[in-house]
Order: sequence, then structure tokens, then C-alpha cells
Amino acid sequence: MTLNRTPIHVNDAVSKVMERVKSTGTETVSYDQSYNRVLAKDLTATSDVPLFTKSAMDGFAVHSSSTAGASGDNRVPFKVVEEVPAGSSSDYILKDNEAFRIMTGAEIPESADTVVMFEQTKEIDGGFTIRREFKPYENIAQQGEECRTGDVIVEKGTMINPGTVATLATFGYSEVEVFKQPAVGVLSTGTELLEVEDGLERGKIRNSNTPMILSQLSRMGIEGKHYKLETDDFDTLYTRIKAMLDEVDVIITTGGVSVGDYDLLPKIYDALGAEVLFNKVAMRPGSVTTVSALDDKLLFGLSGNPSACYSGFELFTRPALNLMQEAALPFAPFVDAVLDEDFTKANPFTRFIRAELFFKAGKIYARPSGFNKSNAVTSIAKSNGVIVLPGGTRGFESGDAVKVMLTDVTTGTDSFGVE
Ligand SMILES: Nc1nc2c(c(=O)[nH]1)N[C@H]1C(S)=C(S)[C@@H](COP(=O)(O)OP(=O)(O)OC[C@H]3O[C@@H](n4cnc5c(N)ncnc54)[C@H](O)[C@@H]3O)O[C@H]1N2
Ligand code: MOO
Ligand SMILES: [Mg+2]
Repeated sequence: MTLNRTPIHVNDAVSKVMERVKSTGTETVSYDQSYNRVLAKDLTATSDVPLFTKSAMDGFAVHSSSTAGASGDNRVPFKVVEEVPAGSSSDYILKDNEAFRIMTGAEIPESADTVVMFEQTKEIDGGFTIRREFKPYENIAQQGEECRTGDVIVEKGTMINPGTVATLATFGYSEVEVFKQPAVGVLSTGTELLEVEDGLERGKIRNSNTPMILSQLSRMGIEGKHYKLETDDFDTLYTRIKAMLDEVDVIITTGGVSVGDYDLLPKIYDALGAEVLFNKVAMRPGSVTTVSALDDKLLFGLSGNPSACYSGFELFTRPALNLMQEAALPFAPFVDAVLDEDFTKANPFTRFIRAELFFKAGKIYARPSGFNKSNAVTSIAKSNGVIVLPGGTRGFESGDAVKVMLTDVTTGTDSFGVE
């Protein structure tokens, strides 16, 4: 096994992974199980929205012609002839100065064309008066004003969000065709690793990578398959990974990818006959990240160091899993931010720093979210993005413009910001 590896640029590494992605194909799921799935077909309106012309307010439906001449000095009276609550309708034909008492969401009867809100009336015996003229369609939501039958509402390749689910329900799509989610197995390797519930022992640490990766998968709506820890023993690890290949589409391992005596993943890829796409990336942390392909399966050999492991998943695994589901926008967005703290280390390689993004006076700021080394774990907990500092730079100062990859858009802010 060669110890000297050739680093490739992170962009090239990402491309190499994306080129090997195979679509998972499609399946049909119930609309209420479709959140976070990728649409396999355009979602088309099966009806107009609104479905029928309806009142947008609680009040009275009248014909605008009956309101002619109304003013503060000349209040025009109306007689209420029928009630139309939401869910009902009326075929009654209004005569001059007659009105329906109508509620928000109720169909506007044929003979009315405008709605007077309760607040715009004065009650009289059997009816009300108004003090101004009403034009047609006031306080009315017209059939099809939002969309028409046949309109494409959401395009194929879009991730289904809560609004998409509402749209599916609106159009009566009880089932929807989506791309299958890849089956992803997660396995951490290392003889030094203990389970969360274990007491600490000399020289050992708890496995934080498996639960972290499973949560990174959950954040994408994917339930990963959790494999028990493996020690650094070739035979058992090889047997385990061979078995995983029969069970999942994607294998994520953590640890054992560097050049140590017990870093067994390179030997295992070799024994499996997997094609190593790269085993060194010109980036920090995560330079040892190794991705291999075997038939249609991808094997992500993420670093054992937690920060490197985290970034490796966000940079390589996440977009690949999105593309397997034919997501139109597989990559996390990058935003321009102002660095809020000096970062004086030189960057021979592209540097990814787990970062806290925050918003001040309409600007986005970013600062490292804590201890910043490959082996750090606590700084991941406080991060909602990753600052990207290009390779070949000598350090950055507070106030410099930087790019930040958004990793967690569910992060909140401390105040509600409408001006
Ligand atoms: N001679 C060299 N040594 C190292 C190099 C190198 O280029 N030449 N690269 C270093 C870099 S950079 C990194 S990153 C690490 C990567 O190591 P591995 O991916 O092989 O991972 P391990 O050796 O198994 O573990 C590294 C570190 O992480 C801890 N770890 C492992 N698994 C977990 C887990 N599931 N949860 C929490 N922590 C974990 C492990 O105990 C080690 O401390 O290699 C450098 N060495
Ligand atoms: O892979 Mo190591 O994390 O570059 O520091
Ligand atoms: Mg190692």
C-alpha cells in the first residue's frame, strides 16, 4: 500500500464522486410520507385554485349595482335574504338591495359580485346599511386566481417541503411518485471505540461519529442503517463490509483510512476490488477522505477525526445522496459573509472551518464555532455552516469577505426581524 498519496482539489474530488452516482429509480409513496423526498414527476394542478369564487371576508354578498350612490350622507339599506356559511352555496337570485349574509370561504352565489365586510356596515332591523359604493370583486377570491388546472406547480427534482405536501393534499394526490432513498449503512471502525452507554476505560473514547452521521442523514430525511462498531481487525472488518454491500447502496465508514498500521480501509478496498476515486484531498480537515466505487455502490471512507468526518459527509456524501435521488439542486448553498474574527493560520490547502453564522444589520457574519482542529467535536455542535478559506492564502482578518457553506438552515435567531 503506497504511503505517498497525491492530493486532488476538493472540486475535482466532488466531481469524481458525482460522476459515479447512479439514480435510485422511483417509487410511489403516500403523500403523508413524502416530506423530504424528491419529486419524480412534475406536480400539476388538477383543479383551479381557488376552486370556486369565494368570499375572502365575513360579511354580506351583494350585487355592486345595488351599492350605487351610497355615501356617508346617503346610506344605502340592504335586506338579508339568506345565510351562506363556508361549505354551502345558494342559487337564490338577489333582487335590488338584497344581500346574502356570507362567511369567509363560502362560494359567492351567481347573483352577487362583491362582498361588504361586517365592519363596513351598520346593522338595521332585518339588514344593514352601507356608506360607500362597492366595485365588483371587492373582498372576493376569484376562481383560478392562484393557479389553473394543468399548471405545473412544482417541478420534478424538487425536494418535497411542507408546502409541497399541502399542495399534494389540495389536489387530491393521495400518492406521489418520488425517487427512492438510497439505503445507507453507517459503520465506525476503531479498537479504541466504546458505545455511548459504556463507562470510560484507559485509552478508549466513545464513538461519536456513528450518531453524528446518522443525524446528518436524518437531517436529509434519510434513515441510515446503524452497524455495530468494528475493531481494527482485517478479517472481521472485511466480512462485515462484504455483508453490508449486499444490504445497502452506500457504505459510510469512519476511521481507518489514513496510513497507520491499523488503518485497514485501504487494504479492504483493495481486497474488494473497489476502484478508489481518490484517497487524498487538498483540504483541511479531512485530507484523508477516501471514496471508492464498486459496481453501482459508493463507499465513503470518512476520517475518524470528528470534524473531518463531519465535513467529509457534508462535502461529498450529502450531494451524492441528493443526486442519487435526482435532486435538481444537490449542493448546499454558499453565502457571502463577513468574517467576525481573525483567522491567522496560513492555508496551504482549502480550509473548512465549522462556523457560527449570525445576522446583524442586514449582513451575514461568520466566526469559527470553537476549537478548530480535525479532532474537535464540540465546535460541530455550535456550527450552522462551514467557512471556506481558499488554499494558498496566508490567513484572514476580521472584516474580510468569506464564503460560507450552509449546513443547518434550521438554526434560529434571537429576535423576529420584520421591519
Ligand atoms: N503519518 C500520517 N499520519 C496521519 C495522517 C497522514 O497524512 N500521515 N493524516 C492525519 C489526518 S489529517 C487525519 S484526519 C487522521 C485520519 O485518521 P483515520 O481516518 O485513519 O482515522 P483513525 O486513525 O481511525 O482515527 C483518527 C482519530 O479519530 C478518532 N476516532 C476514530 N473514530 C472515531 C469515532 N467513531 N468517534 C470519535 N472519534 C473517533 C480516533 O480515536 C483517532 O483519534 O490521521 C492522521 N494521521
Ligand atoms: O484529514 Mo485530517 O482531518 O486533514 O486533519
Ligand atoms: Mg488512522
